[in-house]
Amino acid sequence: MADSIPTVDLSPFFGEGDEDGKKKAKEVISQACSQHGFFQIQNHGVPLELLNRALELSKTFFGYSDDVKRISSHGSGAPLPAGYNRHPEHSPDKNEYMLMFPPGSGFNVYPQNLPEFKEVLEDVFSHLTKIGSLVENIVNECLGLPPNFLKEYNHDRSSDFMAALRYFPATETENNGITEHEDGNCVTFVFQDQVGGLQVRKNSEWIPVTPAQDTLVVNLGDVIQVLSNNKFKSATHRVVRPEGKSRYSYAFFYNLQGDNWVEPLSKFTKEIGETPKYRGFLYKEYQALRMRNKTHPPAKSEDVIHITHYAITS
Ligand SMILES: O=C(O)CCC(=O)C(=O)O
Ligand SMILES: [Fe+2]
Repeated sequence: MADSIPTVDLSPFFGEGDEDGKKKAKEVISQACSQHGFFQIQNHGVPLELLNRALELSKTFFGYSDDVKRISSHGSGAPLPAGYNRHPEHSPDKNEYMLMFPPGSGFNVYPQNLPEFKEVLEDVFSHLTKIGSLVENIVNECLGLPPNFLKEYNHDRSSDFMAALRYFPATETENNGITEHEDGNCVTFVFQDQVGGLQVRKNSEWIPVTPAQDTLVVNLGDVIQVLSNNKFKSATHRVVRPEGKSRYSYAFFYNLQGDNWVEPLSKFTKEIGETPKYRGFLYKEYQALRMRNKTHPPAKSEDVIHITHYAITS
């Protein structure tokens, strides 16, 4: 099927040898990244029981009353408010979520009455951080960058974050869960329950990312698109809410520390005689602009800041 999201077996990357398996996996990943920036991974090393337990626990947590759920750490200095959050009533994004930063970062808040949630979230976070590093390394190779280039460029893990999400059932009149967008970071990992609703855009078509128990969804973010001067795409995606039931998912953002400078690398510009498609920027400035989109949504949708804000149009 031409229009489905490829699933890649990562097992060759967990052992020595199997160069052929690695090569094939990288070919599929390179193609997916240059077309739309989305693929799925299998045999990624995160135990299935852990992922399922995380989904069960978030379901339990979101089922609590608002009084119990409303734990958050506004004003603690975290880049985003950790803990429980819900979009304001007028927002088109109809979901609630629980946000966390790296275990031990000091920003995190957890429900007192569900101690296992903290344990499981921290365990999932650590696993996904490892997968983040592995996939970043594979992307590094797919882009033909010097060994460990991205690892060294993006060595600070303090800005990674994860959200447990619950999307409310669609109503008769609307079903938007998350409006179409690209992620700003490097690489995002999603695991979802069996309900479905995540979609990725390829050209003008929306392709459903069909849930599969043992897979993680991977999508590239704006940082990789800019560094590669559009060779690899930041995936445009959205969530459509199902009717009659809630959808639960987790999104893990393998991020970039805010003081990093982001600009097209010379490998994709000077060295091949291409002009840069973006001007350089400090990552935290872009993050602040994206944050403003959320806290002070512009009246016109064309005024929402995307990575095109830094695009050089000749
Ligand atoms: O819940 C999902 O499947 C995707 C979430 C997402 O796209 C995001 O949080 O940026
Ligand atoms: Fe996203």
